[in-house]
Amino acid sequence: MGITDMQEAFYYRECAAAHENSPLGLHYAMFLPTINKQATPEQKKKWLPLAENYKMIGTYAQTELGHGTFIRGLETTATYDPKTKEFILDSPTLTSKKYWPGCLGKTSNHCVVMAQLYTQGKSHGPHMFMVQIRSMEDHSVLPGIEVGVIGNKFGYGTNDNGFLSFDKLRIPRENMLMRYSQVGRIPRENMLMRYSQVSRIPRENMLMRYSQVHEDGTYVKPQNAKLAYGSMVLIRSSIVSDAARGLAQACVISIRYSAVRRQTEAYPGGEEPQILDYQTQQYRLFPLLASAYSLQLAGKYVFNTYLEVNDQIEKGNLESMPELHALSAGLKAFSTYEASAGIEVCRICCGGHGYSQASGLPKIYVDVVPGCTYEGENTVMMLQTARYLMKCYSRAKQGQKLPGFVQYIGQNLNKKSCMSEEVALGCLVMAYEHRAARLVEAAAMRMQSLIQGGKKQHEAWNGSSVQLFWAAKAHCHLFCVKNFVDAIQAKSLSSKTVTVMKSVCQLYGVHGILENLGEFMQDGFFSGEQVGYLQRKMLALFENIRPNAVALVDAFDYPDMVLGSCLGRYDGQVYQALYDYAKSAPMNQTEIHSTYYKHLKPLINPETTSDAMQFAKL
Ligand SMILES: CCCCCCCCCCCCCCCCCCCC(=O)SCCNC(=O)CCNC(=O)[C@H](O)C(C)(C)COP(=O)(O)OP(=O)(O)OC[C@H]1O[C@@H](n2cnc3c(N)ncnc32)[C@H](O)[C@@H]1OP(=O)(O)O
Ligand SMILES: Cc1cc2nc3c(=O)[nH]c(=O)nc-3n(C[C@H](O)[C@H](O)[C@H](O)COP(=O)(O)OP(=O)(O)OC[C@H]3O[C@@H](n4cnc5c(N)ncnc54)[C@H](O)[C@@H]3O)c2cc1C
Repeated sequence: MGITDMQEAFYYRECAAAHENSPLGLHYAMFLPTINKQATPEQKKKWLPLAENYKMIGTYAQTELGHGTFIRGLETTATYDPKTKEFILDSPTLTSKKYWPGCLGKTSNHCVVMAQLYTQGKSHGPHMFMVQIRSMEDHSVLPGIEVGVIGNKFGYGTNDNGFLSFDKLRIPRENMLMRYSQVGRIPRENMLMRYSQVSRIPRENMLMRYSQVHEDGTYVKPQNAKLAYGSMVLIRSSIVSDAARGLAQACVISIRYSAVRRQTEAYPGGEEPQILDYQTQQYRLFPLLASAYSLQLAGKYVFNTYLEVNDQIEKGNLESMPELHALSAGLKAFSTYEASAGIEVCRICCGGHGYSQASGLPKIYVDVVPGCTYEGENTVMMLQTARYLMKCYSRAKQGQKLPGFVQYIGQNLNKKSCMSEEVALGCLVMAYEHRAARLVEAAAMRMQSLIQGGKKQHEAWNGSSVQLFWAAKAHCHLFCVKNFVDAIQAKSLSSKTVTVMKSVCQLYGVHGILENLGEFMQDGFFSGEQVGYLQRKMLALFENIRPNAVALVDAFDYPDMVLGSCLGRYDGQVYQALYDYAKSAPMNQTEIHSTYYKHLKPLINPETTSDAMQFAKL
């Protein structure tokens, strides 16, 4: 392809084969970035040219049969042998077998493996190792390795997710990805090269980060053990845009189809209206359209934040790691929850044709919904964000200034909404800030009361985790609303575009409140009258958005070949496309299907069935 930017390359492949989930998907999305971010300059010099030219095709093998979420619980071991300067990789138990990694079963010949590092009899936690699993000559599986596919899944049919286990496989010491932590002496040239690469960090950082070791396998600790989790943070930061893309495409299909489909006479003898004119169809689809715009903006923000923070990390400044982790984990969960649920609503809004593969919607759904699980199961990710919010809350209570986006935490909650008939964007943001601040405080109070009642920290955590989840979800929702409002207010859009986009932004905020009303009204922040303002505003916004609904989905500019949908075609020729799709079905290539003779004919015309068939009946 010759495209150097990996996100652009990803979107090019998505155009070339939309939602096909390439068998090289993990090679691009995780294997290459892991070498880029976790390998030393020496290792990058050796592996990157090979991997970039497909002389190494790899995946990211971390999850095991028994563990996916709890990385520190992974059982695969990598034990350093100082005599031979090798690591011995082993899968000591059934549950330690790697299980799920994409492109592992039949495609990859290498993988980066997350294993518990042991050296000098001590465990140092999960680290990454480069492992060749198949011959570069004939793709045969190498000795000491068992690998295969895990079988049919809910979707992802074109991805050979696999299993992998090791039987005391020896790999060279140089195969541990040692950018952030090492075992065995660091060659002098690496130090210099790394120094030149991070020439501006103070000397003490170099010592702290790259302190010398002996060749007896003494372990060098990284500046932060979570640096090894960097590839996951990268993908989480990318998944938000991916979820937004899936929801946007589903909106294009369902809203275009709703503008073509006519059903049920509006009044006796009247013509059948476009189903997009039904208020209930607007109630289901227009907030999803607004959500698609909101998540696209959020995806841009979080990926740009990832790039900025990663730059800092590579210069040795890890200060923003916690905030990036909290933002990427929470938004990954929030966006995939919202997009998965939304795509399913889009499918249902298309009636029977929505259930056909011809609609393109089932394929989008099974491509987006695993995002609720992979790269960090969503509930666990939300709780990681909640963990960060609890820390922010206690800092706020100590009078400390909070960074950027969490400044709302610890605010005075003794106030009422400013909401009026106009439903100003500022009042919407204030409502979401109040809700999130209140839920963060409620979760913190819950934990505090459990601890004061004698519970241990981990018991209080578990006993508060539903409220912690609510707080994290409200935090992410606030982020998306505020980010959308900031984009509208900052953008120098033409007056017409601003008017239309302001309505879309307003709908996103209003609908979110009405769908979570309990959380906004529990402390009397909103009066009943103000809720009435919001309900009337939502219905008015449907009317306001309706004339521009098709233009708003056309603006996503997805070509028909990417949508892969008879319902969402730009030319609106839905019925001809559906009929052509049906005619092209493989089963229609013969008038009578071969199974007639074996299964139906003996039932329908037993007397004329051939002797062989009679015999078959015996
Ligand atoms: C630039 C080029 C871009 C190219 C991209 C191309 C586009 C791609 C588009 C995307 C499309 C989709 C592609 C899909 C392909 C992916 C397929 C799926 C792959 C996988 O699923 S890989 C396996 C994923 N597995 C996971 O995510 C496991 C989840 N579990 C964890 O992350 C950890 O176990 C967990 C839950 C964080 C707990 O870790 P633990 O070590 O137990 O830590 P604690 O909870 O005890 O917390 C301690 C402390 O650490 C902080 N912490 C935790 N994680 C991080 C982190 N990642 N970064 C920073 N800090 C972290 C935590 O906050 C705690 O801090 P405290 O201060 O509170 O103590
Ligand atoms: C399509 C697909 C592709 C994948 N590709 C890869 C890949 O390329 N490489 C790879 O290494 N892995 C891959 N995975 C595996 C994926 O990363 C894991 O499935 C994911 O991390 C979840 O872990 P788990 O399956 O162990 O779920 P579990 O953690 O067992 O989750 C099960 C339930 O337990 C709950 N739970 C778990 N821990 C906690 C907790 N601390 N607090 C509260 N609730 C909790 C969860 O919320 C969830 O409801 C893939 C998975 C899928 C579906």
